[in-house]
Amino acid sequence: MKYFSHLNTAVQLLQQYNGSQPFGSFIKQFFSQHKKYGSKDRKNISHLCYAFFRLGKALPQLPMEERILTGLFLCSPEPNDLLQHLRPDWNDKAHLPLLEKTALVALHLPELFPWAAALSEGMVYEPFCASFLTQPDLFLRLRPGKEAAVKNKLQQAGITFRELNRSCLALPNASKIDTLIETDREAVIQDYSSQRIGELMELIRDAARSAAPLKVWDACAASGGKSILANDIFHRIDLTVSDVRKSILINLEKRFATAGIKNYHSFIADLSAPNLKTRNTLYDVIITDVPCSGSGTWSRTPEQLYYFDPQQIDRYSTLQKKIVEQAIPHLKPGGFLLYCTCSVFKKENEEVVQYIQEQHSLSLLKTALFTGYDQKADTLFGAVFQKK
Ligand SMILES: C[S@@+](CC[C@H](N)C(=O)[O-])C[C@H]1O[C@@H](n2cnc3c(N)ncnc32)[C@H](O)[C@@H]1O
Repeated sequence: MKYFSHLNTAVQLLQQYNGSQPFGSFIKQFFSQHKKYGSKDRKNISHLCYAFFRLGKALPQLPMEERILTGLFLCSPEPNDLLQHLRPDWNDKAHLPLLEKTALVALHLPELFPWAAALSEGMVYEPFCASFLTQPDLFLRLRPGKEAAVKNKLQQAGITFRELNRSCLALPNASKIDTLIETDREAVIQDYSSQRIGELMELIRDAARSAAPLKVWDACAASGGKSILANDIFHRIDLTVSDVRKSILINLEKRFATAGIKNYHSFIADLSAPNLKTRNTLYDVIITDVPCSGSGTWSRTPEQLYYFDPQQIDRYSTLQKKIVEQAIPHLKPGGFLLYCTCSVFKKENEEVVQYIQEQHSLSLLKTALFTGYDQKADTLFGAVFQKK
């Protein structure tokens, strides 16, 4: 009985939600106003809502309840209680290969994400579409010198993990680590592909071969994920951070304090506006981790896939070009630009790279697409340029 009431609540929530805020915040607010739901109820209701979003643009004609159950079936790699009670006939088939399951519900996988032609070079379409049906893992980046201590703590607490490399661990998404590990001091919660942007930073560090601290400007710093990575990779760094949002720089300040980053400059700046007022200085390295569609991270936030309007791709591409346009004059001759996005669209990736090459005297040293759909991770794109 309670399973059907979970389904009804999920329908009500989906009817009220309009995509204007992250669904995670929306449902959290709902549960804080409706205390009657216990943790198991919250988990089931939330799972049903996310199953609905995970179908992306597919099966729009289905009634909401039917679409939730179809999503639940496709997102269930094995039989489970929820499916057993809500669609027992499908529960027996939960373990079937995905393509058999999609055939059973008359879904053609590409309908989930119907923009194959817009994808960056190197994206493999079918596995990418299939990845929306699985919640990605939780990834930790172990800070230098803290690797053994963090692994020990996890092992002692009985938390299982996959080790992707010396400093990257993948944990089941629901792992409770907040009271176990000192986040940002010992380990940063950072997606695997986002961590791999560090490979491009290593390339810059090795090419720069500087004995003096590198002057680095993280121009779209948000709460500092790439800055903390840069701090750990460049060793000797004279760091400047900026963002258009003051509130996010307050978060960065707190994270930096925990991460032990003390000497840095910080300012608020809109890099899309002409006549940018900034520090009167030139940088060895500028990081532009630009605002983007976020399409490489939609397995974590499938509501964004569900509500996505493809016209936004052009809007982002224009904004990205404006931002790099404002940043590049602040590079020293011989300095490096690291451009990155968490987008899978070529207009935000290759097209901006081409624009930078056409408009500026920068040499392209490397581009990389870090695909995460085969690792339960996000997809990120990065490019490194050097100013002549
Ligand atoms: C992808 S996020 C950066 C993530 C961050 N580098 C990290 O690793 O955690 C992009 C950031 O760009 C900022 N942004 C958006 N428009 C901007 C603009 N016009 N000028 C400067 N920053 C902007 C956003 O506020 C957001 O924090």
